Amino acid sequence: MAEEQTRMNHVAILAHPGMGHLIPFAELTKRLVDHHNLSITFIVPTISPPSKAHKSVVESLGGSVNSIFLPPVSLHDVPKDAKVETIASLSVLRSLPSLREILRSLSESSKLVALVVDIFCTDAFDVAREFNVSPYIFFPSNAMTLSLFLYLPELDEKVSCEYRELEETVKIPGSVAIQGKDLLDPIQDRKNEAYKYVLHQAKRYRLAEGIMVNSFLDLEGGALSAFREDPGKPLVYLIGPLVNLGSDSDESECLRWLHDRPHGSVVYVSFGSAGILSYHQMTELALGLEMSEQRFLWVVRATNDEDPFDNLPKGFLDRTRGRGLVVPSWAPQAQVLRHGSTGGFVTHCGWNSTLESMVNGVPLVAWPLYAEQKMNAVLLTQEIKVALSLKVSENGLIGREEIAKVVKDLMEGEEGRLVRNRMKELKDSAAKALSRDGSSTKALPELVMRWKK
Ligand SMILES: O=c1ccn([C@@H]2O[C@H](COP(=O)(O)OP(=O)(O)O[C@H]3O[C@H](CO)[C@@H](O)[C@H](O)[C@H]3O)[C@@H](O)[C@H]2O)c(=O)[nH]1
Repeated sequence: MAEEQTRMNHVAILAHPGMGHLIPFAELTKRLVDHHNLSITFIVPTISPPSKAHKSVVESLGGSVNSIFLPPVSLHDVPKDAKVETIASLSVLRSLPSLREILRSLSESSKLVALVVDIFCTDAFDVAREFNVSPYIFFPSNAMTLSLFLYLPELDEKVSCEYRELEETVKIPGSVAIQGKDLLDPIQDRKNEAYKYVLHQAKRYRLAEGIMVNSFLDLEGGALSAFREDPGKPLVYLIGPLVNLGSDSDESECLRWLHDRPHGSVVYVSFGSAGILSYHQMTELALGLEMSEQRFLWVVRATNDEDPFDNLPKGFLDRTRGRGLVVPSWAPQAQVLRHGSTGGFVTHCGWNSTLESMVNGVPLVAWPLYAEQKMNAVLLTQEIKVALSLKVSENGLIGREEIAKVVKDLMEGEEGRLVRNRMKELKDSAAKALSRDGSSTKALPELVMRWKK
């Protein structure tokens, strides 16, 4: 076995430790091992010891993948309010010495052909070059956001004000026009360090020999054509949807609860791996779900030192018992979305959540919070039309009446019927992309061939 592995082409993968990144990177790894006969070392930089959830994603890769959590680096000198993009970029920069040792040992013991890195990990390209290893990116979001990254250095030179102050929409090549205020959250304050790091990463994207994107042709063919028109850009491959399908053996409380509800009757409400609503917004959401008279399954989360149930309105759990289930912090989302009783999803528009909903044909209500989620919401509500949008009131909150109206519409209304039908079509397109002769199934071997040459 060991001898066989040394003869195989070997790929090192460097994934950011956020769950929204680890999950799709793990799916990519499984596909490369199972379908393309590559051996993989899966590397994760850290700033603290990995949690149980992180470990379980990495363990799901099985014994044939060499998985390594890099030793935690210190960020004691970084301000407490630093944004996640700053932290992610710095944690990679400071992990380069340990990454170098791993790549050195891999290049001595195997045929190391590529280093595939995550969104904010392009500083690792310098180490790849030292060992003559080709640099690649796997972009776990969509082609529209990748297009913004590739366009950002030009936009940065053209625009001198804050993007949110722009009167005209921004035309991201190959994508729907976006208002400046809806662009990626960390570029909204150009004086913040996070902007500097996003721009730094974006400039280095052109150093990649290829970029894989978790999207598919029928969904974002326009963006792909735009990439191909620009000869200076790296080769882009749409290889998705790569989603976690969960395991059938999970029998948590929420799945048992779903078994007893009618087909397509439950709205699932969740804001990804880290989304937290303010106390007042949680109250509006709770009362809105109650007023909608729909069945719901809601994952509530609060900051570390709070019990999320403490933030629910008085009597809410009693009044909605039977019709609604509230679970703290985490649900087996892949199984929830696959469950026949789930008929709608109120989502923060994280790209994994979006794709997981698409492959199951579950229509959406878009409730973007941060990162690229407002851009995703524009794509989903205006371009692809698989999501209904929510109006924010003047006080900055989404009110209970609005929530009740839109959730009810998603499940029972006429506008909801249109997005439900469109989502069913997209479910078929997603399955087609991954079928034997599908566009994504064909794209990945094109890239693997380059590695094996
Ligand atoms: O209770 C939960 C909550 C989340 N998940 C899973 O965790 C992942 C969450 O990913 P995503 O929906 O993309 O949200 P984030 O964790 O917020 O992801 C970050 O990374 C994504 C990929 O780059 C971006 O699209 C998002 O905006 C960014 O916030 C998904 O696989 C979910 O199924 C669960 O299993 N149970």
